[in-house]
Amino acid sequence: VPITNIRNFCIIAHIDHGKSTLADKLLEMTGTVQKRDMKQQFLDNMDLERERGITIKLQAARMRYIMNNEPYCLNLIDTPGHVDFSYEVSRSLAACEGALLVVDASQGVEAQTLANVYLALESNLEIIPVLNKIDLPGAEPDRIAQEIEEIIGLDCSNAIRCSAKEGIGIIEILDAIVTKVPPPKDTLKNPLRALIFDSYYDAYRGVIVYFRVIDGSIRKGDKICFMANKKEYVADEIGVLSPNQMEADELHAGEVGYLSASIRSVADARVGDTITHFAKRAESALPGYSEATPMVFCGLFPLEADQV
Ligand SMILES: Nc1nc2c(ncn2[C@@H]2O[C@H](COP(=O)(O)OP(=O)(O)OP(=O)(O)O)[C@@H](O)[C@H]2O)c(=O)[nH]1
Repeated sequence: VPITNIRNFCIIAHIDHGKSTLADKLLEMTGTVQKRDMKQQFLDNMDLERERGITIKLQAARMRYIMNNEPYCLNLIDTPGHVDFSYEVSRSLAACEGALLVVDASQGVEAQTLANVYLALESNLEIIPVLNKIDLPGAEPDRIAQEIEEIIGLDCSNAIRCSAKEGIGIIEILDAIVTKVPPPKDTLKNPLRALIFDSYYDAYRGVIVYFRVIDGSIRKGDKICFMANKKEYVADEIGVLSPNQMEADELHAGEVGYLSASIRSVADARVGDTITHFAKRAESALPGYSEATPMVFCGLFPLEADQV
């Protein structure tokens, strides 16, 4: 699809307000993932996340959506919901032009939601308010809409009322993404700048980097360099996330994808770093990069249920 039909967005929500359930419904309604293949919570598929009940890993999914006979490509970029990840959240927001602000219509706005909304506003994202769980008897969408207006100052007169669980309001959300979120800027002719918003280690292929092409384009086989860590690689494989990895030859400005380049350590593919071409470097890196702060996560799992 042309760049004018691409929409990159993320979902901002407090834990348990329904982000994963909504993401699953968007994937299902757009036919990205067939219902029979739908694992519980596709975007939330790490065991560790299940154990802790929080979203840690950022991931992304490309959806096809047709509105008024026009095909659109909607890229959902997942954001971690936990307070410890505000830098990672800010980088995934920087990869988007819009955000769904999902608020539980029976609970209202929570502090962490606010922090992430302010990050989104700083990144100049178009924010679409969504009131979820309207199926619950205790839901008060009108009161919560007013609360959002008062606390955040966001116009909620057209806030979408939905139930991610029951599948109510999902088409309205998809339509709002198309009509309200601006398309990416057409900077295809500029030197390559791609923003790394996630990476993970794959035992067979080395580090897999998730990125958004901000300027220019990247082709399979290109010699690339990471501007902050100054290392050079060959992009052996690039592709899109639909939501499983699907190889492609080239990704253009505005698109979201992954690459593998025999990178040995995730520390070499830091979130927020800028990918550019070795031979035709961008003059400056994308703003907002920050060095890693040491952080350790530890998961303990019993081998048998009776050991808990
Ligand atoms: N009644 C009702 N329950 C919902 C709805 N959407 C989500 N839930 C439930 O709310 C709980 C939390 O939903 P999740 O989608 O896991 O929330 P989340 O924000 O992704 O939570 P984390 O992954 O922990 O960040 C689950 O038990 C869902 O089944 C809804 O529209 N109506």
